Amino acid sequence: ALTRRVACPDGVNTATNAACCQLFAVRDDLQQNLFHGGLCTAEAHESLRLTFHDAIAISPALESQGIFGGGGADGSIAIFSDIETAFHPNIGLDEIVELQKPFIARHNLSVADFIQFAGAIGASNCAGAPQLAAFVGRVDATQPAPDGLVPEPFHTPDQIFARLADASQGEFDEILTVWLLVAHTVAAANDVDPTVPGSPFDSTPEVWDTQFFVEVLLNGTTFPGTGNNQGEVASPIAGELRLQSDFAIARDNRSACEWQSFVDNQPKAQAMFQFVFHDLSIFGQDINSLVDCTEVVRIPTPIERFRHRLTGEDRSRSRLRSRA
Ligand code: HEM
Ligand SMILES: [Ca+2]
Repeated sequence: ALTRRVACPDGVNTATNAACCQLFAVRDDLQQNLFHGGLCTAEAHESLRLTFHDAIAISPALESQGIFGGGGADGSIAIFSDIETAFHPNIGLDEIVELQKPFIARHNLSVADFIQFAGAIGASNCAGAPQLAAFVGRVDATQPAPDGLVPEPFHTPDQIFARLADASQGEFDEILTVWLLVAHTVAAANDVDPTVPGSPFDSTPEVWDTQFFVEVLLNGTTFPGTGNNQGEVASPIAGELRLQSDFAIARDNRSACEWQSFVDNQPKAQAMFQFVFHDLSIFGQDINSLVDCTEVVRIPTPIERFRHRLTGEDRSRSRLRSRA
């Protein structure tokens, strides 16, 4: 069936919904002026990390005790940046928040929409990435999230699984937690060991591939810098930094098989993260009042073809759990 498209006021683009028209200019501004013309470098990585740290700060468990539990993907991390970027797990995010603020000021999106959109555009610059969901219509925060809701690399799998289950009202179990960690294929740490900022989590931090899953399974022998930092364990490759949490989740008996299933499985590294990002990016928001503008996100350059395909189990899990 043909979908009727609307002509956008910019005279250039068309969209399936007029509400998406404004995103073309935001995308192009981000690409030119934040992402160096469309690269998968630190600003792209940090914009993707920021989506998680905004969205995960929501806790039905706190709400059930009568305590405000945060609003999820509500922009609070930027709106109340003085408060939230001072929380320990948000260390370093003050920089990307400050870099994004002028873009937020010159466009007309909610802060909540902007943060998730910038992460989706940043990821789209990484070869091999999935096309991530872009929605508009989120409602902005009126108060900061409380501290203590963002996972730390020194947390145990029990703590991380419990936190993600709480934030997602049971959707993100230990299997989907592994799916979320695909993001660490395009990642580096600046503050875990501040003596070696920019230490990547795999050997290909500018490519959305499955090397992260392989390399976290290898025997750890070395540290990129000083070692004995909180949340860091030995890595297998010179210059690479391994988080204790990634190490532990890769080996926990509840998640180890799922972790190994990503090795050399590029279709899975794309599809499963695409699925969990869609849901994470709207935590705390009502999907029925959002407009899906994913078409504005360019389809990332593919890497090579791979042997593996999704299993029936992968497909049914992501279908059954889909909220949309
Ligand atoms: C669930 C447990 C998680 C823990 C404990 C964790 C922890 C960390 C830590 C400690 C860093 C390094 C920060 C620094 O020192 O600069 C990092 C980086 C990053 N994380 Fe996670 N993370 C988790 C999940 C996620 C998820 C779900 C995403 C998805 C969006 C994500 C995306 C990233 C990205 C893209 C970076 C790289 C940032 C950069 O290169 O500057 N992480 N994470
Ligand atoms: Ca990689």
